[in-house]
Amino acid sequence: MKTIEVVAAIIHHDGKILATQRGYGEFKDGWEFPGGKMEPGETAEDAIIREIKEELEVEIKPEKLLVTVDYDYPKFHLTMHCFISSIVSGHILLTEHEAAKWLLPSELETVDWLPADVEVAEKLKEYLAGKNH
Ligand SMILES: Nc1nc2c([nH]c(=O)n2[C@@H]2O[C@H](COP(=O)(O)OP(=O)(O)OP(=O)(O)O)[C@@H](O)[C@H]2O)c(=O)[nH]1
Repeated sequence: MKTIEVVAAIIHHDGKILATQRGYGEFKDGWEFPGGKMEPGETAEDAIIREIKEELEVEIKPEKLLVTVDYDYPKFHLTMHCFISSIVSGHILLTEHEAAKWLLPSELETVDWLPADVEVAEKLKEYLAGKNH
């Protein structure tokens, strides 16, 4: 099975986390962390900065790799590097997604995540809970 390597940004602002809804393709309407496929020769950090500029028109700073998830979809294997990130400049404009929501940590389970993201949302919740202690 082919593997695709993806980067995703867990963007935080004012204690909330950005979730975006896919506007096209096989997983249309599913919720995800914005991002996309790495390109040859790119580091994961370069890739996530590039993807977020393309999709949301903001500049981000990847601060911490929260988790790399591996997930078997029926047609491909996904390896996805998820970076906790902050916004450095710009205002969010959705160029590809159909919707976005800022979620409190307690609201992370309220959206219908893509299958691979369920584990990411759980890890994120644990991480954010730990930071409050
Ligand atoms: N961006 C993103 N992709 C995810 C997440 N979870 C998940 O399973 N995926 C899957 O990872 C793949 C990422 O592809 P993409 O379509 O976002 O990437 P891209 O913008 O580079 O691709 P494209 O230009 O070919 O459409 C898709 O199959 C998508 O369903 C997630 O949280 N964020």
